[in-house]
Amino acid sequence: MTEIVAFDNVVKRYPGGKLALDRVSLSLARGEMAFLTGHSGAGKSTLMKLIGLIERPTRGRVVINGTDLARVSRRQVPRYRQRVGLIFQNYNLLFDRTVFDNVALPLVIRGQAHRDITRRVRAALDTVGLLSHEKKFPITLSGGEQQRVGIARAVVNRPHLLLADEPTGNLDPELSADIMRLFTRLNETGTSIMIATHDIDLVEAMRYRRIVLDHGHLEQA
Ligand SMILES: Nc1ncnc2c1ncn2[C@@H]1O[C@H](COP(=O)(O)OP(=O)(O)OP(=O)(O)O)[C@@H](O)[C@H]1O
Repeated sequence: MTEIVAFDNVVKRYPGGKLALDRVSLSLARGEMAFLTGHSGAGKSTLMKLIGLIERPTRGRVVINGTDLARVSRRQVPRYRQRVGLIFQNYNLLFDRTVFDNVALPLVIRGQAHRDITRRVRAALDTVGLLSHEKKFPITLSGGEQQRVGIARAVVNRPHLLLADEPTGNLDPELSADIMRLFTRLNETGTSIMIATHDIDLVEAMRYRRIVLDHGHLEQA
């Protein structure tokens, strides 16, 4: 199996009738990195939420790493999410915990041994260049650093798929380029990555595949 993401004729209609995705079929190869673009409201976040099992499709099939998500029960969702790293624009950090504790959270939830947690959190912080900040609180960090804490937390479980929804939305061009370089490095070590973004300059500066949505339709894949 070479695909990490496969959508087959996926329709998502929200309660209230809004059609967010209309018969979308696409795939992401194992180890591939791609951008997901399109106007505001085109359906980018919805597509990501279906992969993260935050939403379920109205029709069609979503298969992630060989697992048909229709077969993942609500009880099994937390376990499924351990292998999918989710990164959001607003970072979702806990501000009353240190950087270390924020990154450790997925491992603590999983019941990992203390020694493993320390080793893996430090490795993740090293990857994003924040090892020296482990004892700090997120509030004392810049926006770019906070975003990197979010990325460290998303990769600490060594997910095979990383989803980033507008990861550079709040950052200036230089910090955005830093974050993109970080994704490139993670991709080079084998992680498959999908990045939803409005930042066309950034997309054009990098030679990755571009998946384009337009009013819920796949315009380019
Ligand atoms: N929970 C919801 N309930 C009803 N409609 C929704 C919901 N979430 C999204 N929508 C609608 O579905 C459509 C697609 O939204 P989505 O958030 O996926 O777009 P997007 O491309 O990510 O937009 P943006 O770039 O602004 O984040 C929009 O018209 C939106 O208003």
